[in-house]
Amino acid sequence: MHAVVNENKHLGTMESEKFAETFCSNCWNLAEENSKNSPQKSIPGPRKLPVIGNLNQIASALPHKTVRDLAIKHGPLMHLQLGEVSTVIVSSPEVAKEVMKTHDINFSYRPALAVPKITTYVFTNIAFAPYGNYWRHLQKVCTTELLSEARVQSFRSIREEEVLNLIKTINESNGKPFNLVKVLQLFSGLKQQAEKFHKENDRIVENIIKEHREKRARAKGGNEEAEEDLVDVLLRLQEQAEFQFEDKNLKSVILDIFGAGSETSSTTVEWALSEMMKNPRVMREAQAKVRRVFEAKGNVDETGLHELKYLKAVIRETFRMRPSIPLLLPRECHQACEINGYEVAPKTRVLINAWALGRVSDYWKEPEKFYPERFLNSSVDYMGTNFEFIPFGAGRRICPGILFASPNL
Ligand code: HEM
Repeated sequence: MHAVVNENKHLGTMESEKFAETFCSNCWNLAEENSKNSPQKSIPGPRKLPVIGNLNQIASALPHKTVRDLAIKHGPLMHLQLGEVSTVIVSSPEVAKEVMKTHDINFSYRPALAVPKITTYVFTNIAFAPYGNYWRHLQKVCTTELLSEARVQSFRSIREEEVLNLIKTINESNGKPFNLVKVLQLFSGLKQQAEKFHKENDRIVENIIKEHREKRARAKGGNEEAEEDLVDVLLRLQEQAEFQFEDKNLKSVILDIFGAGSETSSTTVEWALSEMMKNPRVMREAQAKVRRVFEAKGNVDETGLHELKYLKAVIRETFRMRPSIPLLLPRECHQACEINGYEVAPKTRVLINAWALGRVSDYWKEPEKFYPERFLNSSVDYMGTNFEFIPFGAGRRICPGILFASPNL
């Protein structure tokens, strides 16, 4: 296949290769020695300028890489002052485990950020809802209703149809260069960046709700077969009135699910293809395995997915090297607590560098190499228990869409 993918992706690899093999527990030992020599007991970090603090040091196209490089010097728990915001960066699996397992509840809060405040109808979605009863309720709805295994299965025929359409479109290019990113943008959905996008999103989602309400009313009248999609499930829950769920909450959750679920998946597919194009051996191997499973059938469907062990390893390796949300979603420390021997103050923003965790050489042999085989006979997975590999996060705020994302990818 000839595919043209985003050039920025290659830039990421070339830049990061400079640090191959330099990132392991020895770095932390050295960093800890440095901090012991310093008279202060506060969390180590680079020197701060008045007013802006460390903002100038992290302004870059690849902040996850910049903060990883700073962490090599300052340690796996590093303090940055980002303007007014006191922030800590977590860069080792051990410290990530302390934050997301030992002190999970204390770090299950999200900071009240300015842009999400606009785009989430004041934090009424799942991703930015403050930790508490409302979030717990939505989270339960996700696991039991919206994003359950049964619901994922119910969309199987839609996924299969989309895959066939995509293959057909690629086929029609007759071997000529083909811009897959452009096609994948169809799935990328709504970009929530600012007020004007929010207004447009609001209009679109209101229409979606209206259409669904009309469809449900017709179905109740007995004229149509009622097949539930995600919006129908939310409308049903609203009708059942089990908890306060106004239209703005409904819109917020719909946008959350479309936003959280589409861009993350399409970025991962783009990265997987980029990496395979740079590693033709892996591409050939993956193609051969897919052909072997589906050749007799003549088309790709989900019945053979469990046989595609190599493709699954390619996806894992992509997640390791190219997590689509490299610094996960920000957390906030609720009450003062001790992490890695240092006190973290309430309201401190906490960023976990999942991108860096996937490259710690104590856990990963030749971490800069795209080598799916490392996952073939390995029990390491992304369900949030192996803290060196957390592309979906971990703990209470782990991505509830994992089951949904896997068959899509
Ligand atoms: C490749 C696919 C995906 C990746 C890599 C991904 C990754 C993530 C990450 C890193 C978080 C933050 C976790 C944390 O704070 O520890 C998250 C949260 C979330 N994801 Fe995903 N996600 C994906 C697909 C999906 C899908 C398909 C859906 C829904 C259909 C979804 C819905 C959500 C929601 C609602 C949250 C917020 C959870 C909360 O704050 O309680 N994601 N995701």
